Amino acid sequence: MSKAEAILTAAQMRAAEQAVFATGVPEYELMERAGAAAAEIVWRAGGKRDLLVLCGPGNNGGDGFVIARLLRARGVPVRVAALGESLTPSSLKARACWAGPVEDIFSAAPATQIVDALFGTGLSRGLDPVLADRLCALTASAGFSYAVDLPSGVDTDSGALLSAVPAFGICVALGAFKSAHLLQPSANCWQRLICADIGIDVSAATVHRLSPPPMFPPKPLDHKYSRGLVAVVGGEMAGAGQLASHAAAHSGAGMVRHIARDLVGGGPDAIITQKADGAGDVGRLLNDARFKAVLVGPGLGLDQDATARLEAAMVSGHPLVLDADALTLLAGKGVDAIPAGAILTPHEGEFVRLFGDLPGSKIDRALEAARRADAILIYKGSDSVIAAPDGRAMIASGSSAWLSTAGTGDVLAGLVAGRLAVTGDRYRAACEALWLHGEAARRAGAAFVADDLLVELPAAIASRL
Ligand SMILES: NC(=O)C1=CN([C@@H]2O[C@H](COP(=O)(O)OP(=O)(O)OC[C@H]3O[C@@H](n4cnc5c(N)ncnc54)[C@H](O)[C@@H]3O)[C@@H](O)[C@H]2O)[C@@H](O)CC1
Ligand SMILES: Nc1ncnc2c1ncn2[C@@H]1O[C@H](COP(=O)(O)OP(=O)(O)O)[C@@H](O)[C@H]1O
Ligand SMILES: [K+]
Repeated sequence: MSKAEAILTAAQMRAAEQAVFATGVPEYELMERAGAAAAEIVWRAGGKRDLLVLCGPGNNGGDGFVIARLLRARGVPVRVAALGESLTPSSLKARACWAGPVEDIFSAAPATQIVDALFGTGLSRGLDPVLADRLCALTASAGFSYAVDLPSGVDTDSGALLSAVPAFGICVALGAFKSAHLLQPSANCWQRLICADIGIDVSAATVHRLSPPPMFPPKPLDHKYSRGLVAVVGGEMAGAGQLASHAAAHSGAGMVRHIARDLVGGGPDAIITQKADGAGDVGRLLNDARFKAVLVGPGLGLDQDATARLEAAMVSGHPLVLDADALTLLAGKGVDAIPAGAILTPHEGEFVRLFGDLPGSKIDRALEAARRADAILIYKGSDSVIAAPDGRAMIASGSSAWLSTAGTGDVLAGLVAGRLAVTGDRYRAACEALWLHGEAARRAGAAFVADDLLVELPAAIASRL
């Protein structure tokens, strides 16, 4: 990945902060850095508009006092309203450095700008409803609103909203992204997300935000087989297999064979469609050592014939991408039935059918499932998580919600198979395919259908060469 942006849990963030303190940086110095970084963002966005800073009892509140002090020094009319006393050594110090009055949150007048520095990664339960309502009312009446680290009420690790959370203009993630910055529903609580560097070392992180991947053109001596031969095993619903084949064909792979149950026209003639009357034909057509990826699942069906076609793909020995009906068929057989080394692309329903109700955040669930299945997972949704059995994970957040239309999953599955054939690297293929999918959707604009993503793929790939 070109620019890996780390995503930490609350506990990992605390450990990373401790590592900074161990180098001799005092705790209060980190709070000054955090407050200064956030103050700069507020200054650039809101200038000298009047500002109300809401400060909680912990270090998030301490950041708030630093922000208030620094912006006041720049001539911003700043007021501070606190929720009781400050309780941590650093927040006490930050409060002592604030020369102005401290108002009560429930009686403070609204302002044009509001900073929420009530709670951050230390939040352990939802805000009292009266406080949450007050935060929502003050934020809604402000023209400019900023959440320091996280909006108060958001659970850092899961992204759950533990109490009512208002919509913010900007969320300033301090030091590193936390899971809630990328996961739903919390990732929908602001218009802009900015990560402020405060000198935290995140090099050991294993979970990252998906960034635009570097991709490479074919080499001069490449030919269609060296660039990757893909098979898409279709079934009952021919259109799904077609969509997946077309996506694979536009992914950079050298050749795509669509092993279909029924022959239907349409689509690029470059795709070789082969009719397979049953699982025997599928097995025979897959008997070619040059296949670098086999996709099965889109439109496969759930009957005996579908089961047999799936088995033929699974015994072929080729690298597998399993989607849609293939996942549903396997779910009935338990996790042990999932072939090790495959790439699985479940949506929420398929995930639960396969792995049950696993605990933890979507990242935790994806990682546990990848470990149990010994597979790469793309756990889809508006916050798609790629997880590997070795503990690596990647989150794609902010994709176009217009993707919530039939067939876009088939396109993604085809892209995964295509990139797997090109790269031979399952994790990399999953990352490249998911990024291309999101980028194609961005380029397609609004109200597109899955087919419209296909024409955007060449330009999306070209943008990464
Ligand atoms: N550790 C550090 O030195 C740094 C921490 N920073 C800031 O500190 C934050 C974390 O600070 P804290 O660990 O003090 O935690 P918070 O300031 O998020 O919360 C403070 C305390 O509030 C209490 N609490 C939790 N939920 C509550 C609720 N719903 N109602 C009432 N009380 C509740 C808890 O006892 C918690 O410890 C980060 O998000 C970041 O903003 C930054 O200043 C950077 C440096
Ligand atoms: N609200 C949304 N925002 C962003 N992406 C979405 C949203 N809803 C669905 N998607 C994406 O669209 C695709 C839908 O896949 P899937 O549910 O398998 O659909 P289908 O089976 O119809 O192809 C997935 O890649 C998913 O991540
Ligand atoms: K906050």
